Amino acid sequence: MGTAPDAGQLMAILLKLLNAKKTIEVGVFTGYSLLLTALTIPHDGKIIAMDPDRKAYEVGLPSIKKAGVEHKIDYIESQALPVLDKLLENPSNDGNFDFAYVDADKGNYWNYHERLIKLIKIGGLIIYDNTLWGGTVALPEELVPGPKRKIRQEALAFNKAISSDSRVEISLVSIGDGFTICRRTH
Ligand SMILES: C[S@@+](CC[C@H](N)C(=O)[O-])C[C@H]1O[C@@H](n2cnc3c(N)ncnc32)[C@H](O)[C@@H]1O
Repeated sequence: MGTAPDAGQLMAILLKLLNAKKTIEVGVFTGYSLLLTALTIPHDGKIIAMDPDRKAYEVGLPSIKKAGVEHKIDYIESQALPVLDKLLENPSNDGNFDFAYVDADKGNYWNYHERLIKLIKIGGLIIYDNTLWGGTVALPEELVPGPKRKIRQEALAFNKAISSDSRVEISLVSIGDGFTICRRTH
């Protein structure tokens, strides 16, 4: 997302169409998508953002402060799975979020999905980034450079699993590095 402004524009439009107020972000890095979300949701909106790399977040934090949107962000320095599990311990969080954006370790995307699908309201959206993994998901493995093969396999497994999940409707948009837009239907 950091290098794909077109993906950011799409995300901003979706956030506005949804009137999203409560969101979750998995994978913050220096906060490009976090700042975009914070600038887009209303003044009293909230983002629960999680990433174990606080140093990277602090690189972008001055821009977030300058934009006057820090009050919307609850940054949690942690791996995402324990944070999502903790949220799920409180039944009032079920279906309590409008939107989630996932841009972190690809091997955990399905684990994130199993948790986010309960936290997002029916009609809410989850966006998964990098689901085309540089186009490699459409190539035979022998044409993919060695270092990209593991994540290609993870992306393929996730794409297959989500495409047969009856709880959602999805659209894999060829923008940026591949955006899977996923709407909870029930
Ligand atoms: C591609 S960057 C995120 C970019 C960010 N969304 C943006 O738009 O600039 C991926 C981030 O995922 C984080 N990450 C990796 N494993 C994670 C995990 N298990 N839980 C949460 N975040 C994780 C990394 O620390 C890294 O900052």
